Amino acid sequence: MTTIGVLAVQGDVREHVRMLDGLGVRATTVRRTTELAACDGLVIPGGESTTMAKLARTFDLFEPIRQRLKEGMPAFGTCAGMIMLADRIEDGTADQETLGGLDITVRRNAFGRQVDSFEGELEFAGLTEPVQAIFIRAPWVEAVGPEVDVLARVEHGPAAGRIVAVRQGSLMATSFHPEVGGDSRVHRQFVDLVTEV
Ligand SMILES: NC(=O)CC[C@H](N)C(=O)O
Repeated sequence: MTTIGVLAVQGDVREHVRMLDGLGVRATTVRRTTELAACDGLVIPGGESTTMAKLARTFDLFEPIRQRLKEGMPAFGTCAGMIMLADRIEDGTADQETLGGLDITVRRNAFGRQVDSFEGELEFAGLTEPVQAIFIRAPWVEAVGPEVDVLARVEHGPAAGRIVAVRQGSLMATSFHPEVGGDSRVHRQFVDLVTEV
């Protein structure tokens, strides 16, 4: 059975596990390298990316995850998880490390620090009906490399046109939180990606 791990050092781990459980895969939390080794794919949840990066180091997971990503393990990052998978950050703290893998530049807290959270409908590549996207102190994608597919953009308001979901090979990331609420279609895309590999 396909096993998908959720990096469980910080952030909204339970929501992802619940979502994946409903999609016919085995969902496990990942805090140790042995747990990582058992995974066919990895979700990096929302939370706080500087804390998550530091804790991933503390748990000795940082380099092992990087290694697995280099070897082609599929991964899906939401919000802080998107930041973790980005090759470049703007507005990061000076020493903020990322796992990298996605040829994108993200801007943290891009919608303004005072804009805590908001939601809106978005067209999402591969889905016929729009998704209800929940943004919580979210990043956006400032720039993408040539290998990156844009899956969704903000549709209305001052941030209209900003990229908020991407895919590059076996890596996916969203600025918003598809794990919150009952719509599992974005997770389904990731599960399909993991089972295709
Ligand atoms: N909801 C989230 O994951 C917020 C991300 C957070 N603002 C960060 O920079 O890491």
